[in-house]
This record gives sequence, C-alpha cells and structure tokens, in this order.
Amino acid sequence: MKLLADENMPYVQTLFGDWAEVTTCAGRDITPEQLKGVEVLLVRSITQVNEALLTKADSLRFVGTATIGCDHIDTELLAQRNITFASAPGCNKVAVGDYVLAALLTVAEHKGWLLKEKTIAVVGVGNTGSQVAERAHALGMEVLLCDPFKAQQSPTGFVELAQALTADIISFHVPITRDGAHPTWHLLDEEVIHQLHGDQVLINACRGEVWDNNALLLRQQGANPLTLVMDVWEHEPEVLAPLVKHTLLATPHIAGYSLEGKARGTFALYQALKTQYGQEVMNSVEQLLPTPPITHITCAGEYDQDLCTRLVRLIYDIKADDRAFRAALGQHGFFDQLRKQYPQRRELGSLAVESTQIDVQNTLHGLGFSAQR
Ligand SMILES: NC(=O)C1=CN([C@@H]2O[C@H](COP(=O)(O)OP(=O)(O)OC[C@H]3O[C@@H](n4cnc5c(N)ncnc54)[C@H](O)[C@@H]3O)[C@@H](O)[C@H]2O)C=CC1
Ligand SMILES: O=C(O)C(=O)[C@H](O)COP(=O)(O)O
Repeated sequence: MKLLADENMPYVQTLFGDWAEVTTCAGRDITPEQLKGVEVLLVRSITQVNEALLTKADSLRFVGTATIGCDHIDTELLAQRNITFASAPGCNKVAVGDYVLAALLTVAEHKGWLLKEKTIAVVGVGNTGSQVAERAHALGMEVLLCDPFKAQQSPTGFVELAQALTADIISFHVPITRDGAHPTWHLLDEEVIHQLHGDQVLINACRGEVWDNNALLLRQQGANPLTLVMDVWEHEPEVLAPLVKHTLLATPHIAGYSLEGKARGTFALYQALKTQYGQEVMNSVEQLLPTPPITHITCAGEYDQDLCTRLVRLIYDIKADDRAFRAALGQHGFFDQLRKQYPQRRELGSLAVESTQIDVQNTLHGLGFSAQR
C-alpha cells in the first residue's frame, strides 16, 4: 500500500513503515501527480486537500490530517468520493494551553501585572479554549467564557462577545468559519479593533484570518496600541511584516507544536487507519515518546507568579520562539523553515513538580504540571 505523508509528521515510519510503502514530502508542495497510485494521504494544516489536488488520486482510500483544524480539507468532496477522512481532535490542545500560559506570564512580566487581579476572556471554549480557561483559573484570574454554540446547550456560564471584549486579556480559540450564525472570519474586524482600549491584550493561537491583520496594523500605528500575542497570521506562510514590531510575542504557528501534541496527531491517524483495515492497534502514544530532559523538581516555599514563570520557562520558553521569529523575519521561506526546524518541546505535564505545601502543589497541577512520576 502506498502512503504519502507530510514530512513534518513525527513517527510516521515507526507507525506505518511495517505495512505501507511510506513516502514523505513538504506539505505545501504535494502535487496531483504525486497522488497517482497513493492509497493513504496523511497531511497537516498546510496542505489544501481539494478537487485540484485530487485530480489524479484514483487509488485514494483514506485522507487523514494530524491536526485539530480541518479548514484545509474539502470533506464533502472526500465523502462524495467514498474516501474515509480522519482528523485528530484535541491532539495538541495541551500544547496550546502551555503556549497561552507562557504568553500570559510574559505579558504580565512586561506590563507589571499580577494575573490574579486580571480578567481573561476565552473566545471559543472547545478543546484548546478549555485548556486555557483551566490554567487561567489556576492562576486565580477571573475567566469569562464566550461560545455562542456552547451557550445554546447550557445557557449559564457564558457571556456575549461584547462582554468578552471588555476583558483585560482576550484569547481566541475558534475554528475559522465564513458561514453560519456565528462566523469567525474577521471576528476581530476594524470596528471591533477600534473599540478596544490601549491597555488590553489580545492573543491569537487559532487561525490568522480570525483577526483583520491590516486593520490591526492601523490600530497599532496609532496612539493607543494594544498588546498583541500572535501565533497565527492572515495568509500564512506570508506575514504582514510591519505588524511584527507592534507585537509583544510573535511566533510561526507553533502553539500546538509540543512533541506530545504532534505525536498524538500522527497516532490518532494510525488508530483510525488501522481500524479501517481491521488491524490491531497499540493503544498508547506514550511508548513512542523519549524521556524528557527534566522529569522531576521539588519546590520549596510559597507559590507566587514568579515561581510559576520560572517553572514554565524551564519547560517552554516562549520568548526564545519569539526571538527566533524576529531574527528570521524577512528571510525567504522563514516561516516554514522555523516550523520545520522547531526544537523538541515537551508539555508541562512531562515535569513532575512536588511541594510539601498542598496549595502550591494544587496550583501547579492546575497549571498543567504533573504530580508524581
Ligand atoms: N495555533 C495552533 O498551533 C493551533 C491552532 N488550532 C486552531 O484552533 C481552533 C480551535 O481548536 P479547538 O479548541 O480544539 O476546537 P474545538 O472545535 O474543540 O472548539 C472550538 C470552539 O469554538 C466555538 N466557536 C465557534 N464559533 C465561535 C464564535 N463565533 N464565537 C465563539 N466561539 C465559537 C465552538 O462552539 C467550539 O466550542 C482549531 O479549529 C484550529 O483552527 C488548533 C490547534 C493548534
Ligand atoms: O492542529 C491544528 O489545527 C494546527 O493548527 C496545527 O497545530 C498546526 O500545525 P501544522 O499542521 O501547520 O504543522
């Protein structure tokens, strides 16, 4: 069986190599010719799987994306052609939670904020947004949840977008949609951007097109710029370069790039595909992962935001990602290059943190660290 996979998908050889003829290539460069005779196509978010790509894909039986977002896949077309489709919901939600936590702590350091005195609005309360909300609660923040679809099912506990937009920090975790009752394309449009006040912080770790980047640049060039954390950009891999110097943190769509998150993505497709072919599956992704560089730490003393910042940076230094982005900005192909060469990043849960004080221990677990190893 011929299997073609994105080269940035870890563990493909390990999981599929014994029963498929595996070829890998750059996800943005896959051509219709390459799909001739291919039965299984495994992609990440940068491959547009559409009519144009599938013109010569006569043998294709299975398409999988090792990502949460599916906006790059024409799922109707796959259904029409009887091609099984699988994605990896939630695979990198913990990594996105880690990313936003690291961003919050860096924003707080920059602004001299105590996060427990601040309000955060989470827009989109699914897999990734819930991770962010949990961590924000653990930090002692007031958390506003905005999700009109979830609010329909359970009307209490959610706020309207207008109220969410009053929070000190607003973090976006929605899929990109252009239709329906609550489309997210340019959810943050020129009008909304101009209503915000200069002390507010915006975080985008979902899809670039949720924010109107040109309108945002205009706002940032004015008198009261916002504090911006941008992992995703309109028209990736292009970036509106002048906007970068108006961001506090800028990264190349790597919020979900923990080793665990990527491995879970490939593993979800392995399970779906093996099940389709009636084969036995390994049931845990853990056995694929190497031992993390630091596995255990004991904390003395009280909990404070500074302790939290130091512990998070031990595992994930978001400022290093930001520095690499700014250093490479403008070089040809820099965005994809940074993603391809992304260093191995572990999740906070790979570190067991112990404290003799139960409240410290509980807070750190709420932030995503493990208890015992
Ligand atoms: N930067 C990165 O590396 C990553 C980005 N993503 C992106 O983040 C998106 C969200 O991921 P998940 O949380 O796992 O998806 P999910 O499907 O679990 O949750 C999305 C939530 O957004 C809500 N929603 C939809 N439209 C909304 C609107 N107009 N206003 C408020 N809420 C709305 C939905 O009801 C749902 O609860 C993905 O679709 C993907 O595009 C996901 C993983 C990593
Ligand atoms: O899971 C998603 O959705 C994402 O946005 C991915 O984490 C992005 O990774 P790539 O698919 O672009 O490598």
